[in-house]
Amino acid sequence: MAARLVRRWCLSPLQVVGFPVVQLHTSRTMRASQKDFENAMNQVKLLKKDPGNEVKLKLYALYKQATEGPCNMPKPGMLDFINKAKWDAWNAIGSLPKETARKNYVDLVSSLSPSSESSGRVDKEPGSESVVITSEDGITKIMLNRPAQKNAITIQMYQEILSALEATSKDDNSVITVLTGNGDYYSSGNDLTNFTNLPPGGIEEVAKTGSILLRDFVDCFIDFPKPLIAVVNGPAVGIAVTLLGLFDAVYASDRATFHTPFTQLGQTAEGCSSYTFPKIMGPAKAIEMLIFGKKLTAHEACAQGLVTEVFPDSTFQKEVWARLKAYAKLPPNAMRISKELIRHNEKEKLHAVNAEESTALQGRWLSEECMNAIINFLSRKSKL
Ligand SMILES: CCCCCCCCCC/C=C/CC(=O)SCCNC(=O)CCNC(=O)[C@H](O)C(C)(C)COP(=O)(O)OP(=O)(O)OC[C@H]1O[C@@H](n2cnc3c(N)ncnc32)[C@H](O)[C@@H]1OP(=O)(O)O
Repeated sequence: MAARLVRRWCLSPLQVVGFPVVQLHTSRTMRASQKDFENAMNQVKLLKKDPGNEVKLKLYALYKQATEGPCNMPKPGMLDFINKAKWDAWNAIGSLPKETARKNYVDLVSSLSPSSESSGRVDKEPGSESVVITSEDGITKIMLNRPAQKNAITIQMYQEILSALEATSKDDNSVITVLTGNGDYYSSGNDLTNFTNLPPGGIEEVAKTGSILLRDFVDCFIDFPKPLIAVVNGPAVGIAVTLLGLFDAVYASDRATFHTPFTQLGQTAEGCSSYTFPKIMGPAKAIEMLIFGKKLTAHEACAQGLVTEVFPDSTFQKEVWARLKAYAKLPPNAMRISKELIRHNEKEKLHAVNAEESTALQGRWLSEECMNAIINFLSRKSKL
């Protein structure tokens, strides 16, 4: 099921906001600027790096203006949030002449297309994977590797992490497993553009498949049989925070923060946090985080029991990895059996909580509150 979901979700990043897929005209009577325009449309399809939704909306708007003139479509309804964002972008251009729009489109594309970008090669460069999995000294390290996007988790990354956990749970050479982030963030949580790739079944289908993926993903953490450690190298948001309640140890840099702004996003708790957080820190503190979105410092999170230990950022990597190397030399079977003893009474409950939270979120994702929050983020009207 999981693999099927991913195949369904794995679309080019350029499709995120319904990137205009255009037919090239070949008329010999075209003027030079029309040719430049067509070349630019071609270059867009060859971009290796996702330019981001803001730029894609600008490109969409300029393309429409250049080809059709000022926005002439009825305004889409509030719930049709992708088309509304596109309509807003096009409408905002007003009465810009077609020629100017065409030139602006060409200029914008050329600013995105250094010569290496437009070569048409699509091979992945080493280290360019969004999730990097390495194994050394009995430690399997799963590193989120989208530093420019603050390690926001895409659909494909959920699947890759899930597959890595399944594989390492069966690998006799792997004693402990670590989740960490590359760059200044641990993770900014769910990639909000996950919501923007609407399949033919529309937002209802997105919400349904998203809910199944979330449930499968969190189930994998609940069932993970060996010591699972989070090395929280920087700020953590959303699902990157809630999952910590399912880890066996959480080591944090003193630069890390812990933030679950679910209500602000029109969403609700996931990762079993509606159960684990009140248990870990008591209902009063859990409610401040999960309902009111209070952000904790690393030291506060440690005082609440969510973090095992905080280290100065300057020595964080050195100290933590030295400790983990020592832990990975401990007898693996004793650790596995102890984990089973500590965790097994809770598993059934956690699976039930996960199912409930995933169903609740399915409904939330269809709500106006949630859609507005995502539109605001994608159109850069809001940030956390
Ligand atoms: C219905 C479909 C469901 C899909 C399947 C999902 C299955 C599981 C769902 C589990 C649900 C989880 C809930 C959550 O995790 S809620 C938390 C969501 N995260 C956020 O709301 C964070 C949003 N980001 C921000 O507020 C800020 O970016 C920041 C993290 C505070 C950092 O701010 P800063 O000023 O330092 O940096 P920038 O904003 O300039 O960010 C740099 C670039 O990174 C992009 N970015 C960052 N975070 C995200 C994100 N979560 N999603 C998408 N993109 C993100 C940001 O846009 C910048 O990109 P740009 O350079 O192209 O502009």
